[in-house]
Amino acid sequence: MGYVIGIDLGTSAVKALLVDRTGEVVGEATRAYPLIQEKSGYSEQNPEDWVRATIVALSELTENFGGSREEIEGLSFSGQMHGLVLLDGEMRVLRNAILWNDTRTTAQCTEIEERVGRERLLGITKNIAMEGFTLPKLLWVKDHEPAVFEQARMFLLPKDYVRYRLTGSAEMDLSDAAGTLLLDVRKNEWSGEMCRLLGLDESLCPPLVESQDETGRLLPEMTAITGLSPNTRVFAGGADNACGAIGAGILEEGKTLCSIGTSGVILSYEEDARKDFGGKVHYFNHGAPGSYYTMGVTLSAGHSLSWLRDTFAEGVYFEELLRDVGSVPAGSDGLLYTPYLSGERTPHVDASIRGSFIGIDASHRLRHFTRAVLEGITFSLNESIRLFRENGKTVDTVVSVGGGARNAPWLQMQADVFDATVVRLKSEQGPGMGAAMLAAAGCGWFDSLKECADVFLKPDMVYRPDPETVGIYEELFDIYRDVYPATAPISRRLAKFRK
Ligand SMILES: Nc1ncnc2c1ncn2[C@@H]1O[C@H](COP(=O)(O)OP(=O)(O)O)[C@@H](O)[C@H]1O
Ligand SMILES: O=C(CO)[C@@H](O)[C@H](O)COP(=O)(O)O
Repeated sequence: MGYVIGIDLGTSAVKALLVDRTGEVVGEATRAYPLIQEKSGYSEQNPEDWVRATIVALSELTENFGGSREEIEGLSFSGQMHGLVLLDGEMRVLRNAILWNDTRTTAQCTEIEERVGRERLLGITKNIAMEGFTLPKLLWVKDHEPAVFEQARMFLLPKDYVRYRLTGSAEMDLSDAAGTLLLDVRKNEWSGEMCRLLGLDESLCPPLVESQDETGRLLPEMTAITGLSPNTRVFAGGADNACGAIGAGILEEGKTLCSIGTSGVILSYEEDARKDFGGKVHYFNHGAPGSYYTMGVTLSAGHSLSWLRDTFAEGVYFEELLRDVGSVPAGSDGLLYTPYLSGERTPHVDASIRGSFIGIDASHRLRHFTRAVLEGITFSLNESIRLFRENGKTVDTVVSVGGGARNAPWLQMQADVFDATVVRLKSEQGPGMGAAMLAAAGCGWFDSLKECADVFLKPDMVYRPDPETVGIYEELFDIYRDVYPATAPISRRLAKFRK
């Protein structure tokens, strides 16, 4: 029997999956690492923590594996997107990585839009400048830490850095490169024009590869610590949302993904880069060669729920926290939550907006706040579904993956709010499974990712919208949409009081 490993370098933890030729997950290991938040809007991680956690997770996986290590034929990666890992000429990390949910770069986004021009920016990158992307972070370091920037010779994204440490070979795949805002998304090459206009040396950009490309073998010291074979083939991997899409079978037109991890994403397959959403949704290269996807992003989706738990129910498992949400009616007895804990991307590109609970009543208990948080996250994702529908896309079936697909009442809520059928797969580990599929296809087990998806991905549960609840949520969604314009000016005035 052959096996492959999918490594998902998430924001909260790294997860390694061991998958057999039928797509069955036969082993799993997770290691968490901390987030460093020195100021409001800042979000960093130490790349060394990712490397350590990945090595420990891989070692645990091989220790618990009954077979021979030679049977593990390949491994690949899925990674949190956009995070800037800055390296010197000796490939040493120069500072903590600045992550996708760090919103300190509003001034740099304005600079990009001014220097390049909105139309040209969309023409080259298919996206507008947003705080989370990598390019504004590079410019921020150049502006605020010139001594660090002067030493920089290359930048990588999180999973590329981990892969570099495992193999000694540095490159970036197209699906992740698209999220830097330096890629010419149609031509699949770094944009010399973007670099020139923003005063960046193109040599900072690493070599580009496809997600399925083989990028070397594990270094001897890595095989020694992880227990993996020197013959295990390593494939580049992709952005976590591209991998989440692969792992949910979003490989043809008309398929939609809802992925709730720390962030939340509504994603739709695009067969080419010809559509024009005017930058309202992200438009990136897919992990499947030659294809693309569009997506809307809620910055604090699962993060809202973990924030609620850590703040008001410390130490409680999510299963326990969510146990009573089914007993609270749709609408949480008049309590409404907006999930803007660290600003927002879709549909409001706004780094200064913050979250709110509206309608707090003396009768509300923790279960009401919990349900309101789930509803607020889901309403926020529904804004992206609405954008897709307004642009002519049909969204009738949504595959749900990630932490948000682990709870049945939340899955039913997604069906009722999205007014669409929601499908949960046998494994809800979308990005990790997508990474494993890239390795499986790379090893030649299948001719295409689509063929691999047909074998690996099995539906588990189907949730259909309940017409009565759909009506209730339509009314509540209208009220939810009024909260952003009403609270945006208040959030701006409060900004100077934040840490
Ligand atoms: N049993 C559960 N029920 C509902 N939500 C959950 C559950 N477990 C985790 N979550 C949510 O999923 C989030 C983590 O999702 P995951 O996909 O594992 O994270 P990452 O962003 O690190 O890739 C948590 O922050 C939490 O909000
Ligand atoms: O910034 C984005 C997408 O543009 C995020 O989706 C990150 O890629 C982080 O993902 P998770 O840790 O939530 O999976």
